[in-house]
Amino acid sequence: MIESLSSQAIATASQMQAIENLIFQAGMPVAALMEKVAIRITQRLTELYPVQSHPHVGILAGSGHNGGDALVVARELHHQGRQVKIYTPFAKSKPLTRVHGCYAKSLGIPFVSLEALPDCDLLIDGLFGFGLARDVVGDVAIAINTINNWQIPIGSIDLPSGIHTDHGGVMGTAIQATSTFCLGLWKRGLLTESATPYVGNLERISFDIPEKFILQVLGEHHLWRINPQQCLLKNFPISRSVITHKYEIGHLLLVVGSQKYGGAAILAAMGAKATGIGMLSIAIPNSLKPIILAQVPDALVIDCPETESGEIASLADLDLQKYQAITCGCGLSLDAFPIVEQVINSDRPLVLDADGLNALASMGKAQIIEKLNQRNSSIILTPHWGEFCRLFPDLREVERLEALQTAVNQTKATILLKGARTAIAVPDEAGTQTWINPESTPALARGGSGDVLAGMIGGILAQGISAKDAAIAATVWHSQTAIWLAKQRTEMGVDPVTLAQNLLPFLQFSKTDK
Ligand SMILES: NC(=O)C1=CN([C@@H]2O[C@H](COP(=O)(O)OP(=O)(O)OC[C@H]3O[C@@H](n4cnc5c(N)ncnc54)[C@H](O)[C@@H]3O)[C@@H](O)[C@H]2O)[C@@H](O)CC1
Ligand SMILES: Nc1ncnc2c1ncn2[C@@H]1O[C@H](COP(=O)(O)OP(=O)(O)O)[C@@H](O)[C@H]1O
Ligand SMILES: [K+]
Repeated sequence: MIESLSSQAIATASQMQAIENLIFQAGMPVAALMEKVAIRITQRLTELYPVQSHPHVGILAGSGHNGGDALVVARELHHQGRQVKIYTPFAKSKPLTRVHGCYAKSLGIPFVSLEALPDCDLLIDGLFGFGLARDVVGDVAIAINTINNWQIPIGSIDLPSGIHTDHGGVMGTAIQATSTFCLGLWKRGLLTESATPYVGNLERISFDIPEKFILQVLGEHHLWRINPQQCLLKNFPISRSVITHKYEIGHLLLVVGSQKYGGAAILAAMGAKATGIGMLSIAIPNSLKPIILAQVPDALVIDCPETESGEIASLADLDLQKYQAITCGCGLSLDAFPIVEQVINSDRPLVLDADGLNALASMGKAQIIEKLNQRNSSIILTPHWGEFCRLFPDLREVERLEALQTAVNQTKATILLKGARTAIAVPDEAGTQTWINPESTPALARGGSGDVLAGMIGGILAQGISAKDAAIAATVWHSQTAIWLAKQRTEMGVDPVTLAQNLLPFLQFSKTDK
């Protein structure tokens, strides 16, 4: 229980500091905590970078307790028989950091200039942690930029130095870490898009924070890191009764496609099919019928009247009530506004993607808020940042996660903000709850990946799973399948068709390869 709270909660610098203060006030000596943390970092470093292959280690030590942690690590690596050197660009340090520096010196560990470090096999970055207060400038900035050019593996303690703990922005410059060992709770900034190119392989080093202190500081907590492996185990395969029938497993309606964007309809259908949905209906402009049937023979194709330019002209007298969920928007084109409005006005659980979002955006923010608040069943919006800004232009300049949470507070919709660090925010009585997907791959950055995802979410939603769980589970399944495929086929090989075809083989692999 303690581990599950601390392994998922995401904290800001001030929250982390408040938790540490509670630990210290309760009697844990500061020096003892530093020792414990640094020993655990050393253990992990030893597993990842064994003495034999990494005998020469350079330690970058700052003036605060991040530097103190690094100096304890320096001492331990020295005792393992490694050749350790310490570089510190600061004349003054906090008292505990200073005494660790003195002890390291007494052991004969040399304090060196930057020029002495390029022959190291490994660098440990303890310049700044969550105490970074302003932009990095001067000699430290020059040192960071120089080190980044060396191609030596760098292990950053707590955060890559220069990354802002809360918003993840680069404060002047920042270390480009190979591995980041985040201490205690996940820091908010580490899970942002802006920090992602600097963080490398991110892992957490626990130091057994008592749950009561986490609860005291985080209270009604709102920001969580998804655990992808737990999420897959919890949600898949979606179970079904042995005496079930097809209409009990969910009937999804896709309102998708136009002559211009016919493929999006097929990709969404492929994503939906992979979820094991009982019935799949696809409303498309009637000229697309032969091609859709050829690709998705198991779907019920509803050929709708078509405009001259090849869009769905109307859903005619389609009874939306018979569907457990609707995914609307993939490849619909921009002229499909009346269709989108009709679907939003229904009381069906709804996924709105791509041109569905563009149609919604054309209503203007006040009407968007009114329309979405009026709905009495769940709606999931799946914008990337560009679509998000079209929907909420007043939030364009606001930091990504904050903008997302504001939009969810205003609309009461579930919003899945796509990107390298997809975040899913859900309205809740206690405020907005936000989950961040911590693992993905740039292999997904190609046209059509999002159509597959929209179909998957609809398929899961139609099977009676909540909007929150459907959005999170689909996001994780989509990105983990892409990671798995990129390992086999390189990042070039994860086209959306291959991705959709491998959703089920990946689940099979993830269940058996444990
Ligand atoms: N107390 C402990 O024993 C523990 C320490 N931890 C470590 O302590 C760190 C936080 O320590 P601190 O609060 O001392 O802060 P940091 O070590 O992150 O750095 C702050 C120091 O750098 C200076 N500074 C800030 N911005 C600067 C800039 N742009 N240029 C130059 N100097 C700048 C500050 O004046 C301060 O002296 C954590 O990140 C973590 O590594 C904890 O994780 C675990 C428990
Ligand atoms: N750099 C990246 N790293 C990880 N995932 C990415 C990256 N870029 C895009 N993605 C993912 O790829 C998908 C792209 O969806 P979207 O932008 O809607 O494309 P399309 O509309 O062409 O299908 C989203 O799930 C998004 O999170
Ligand atoms: K650091």
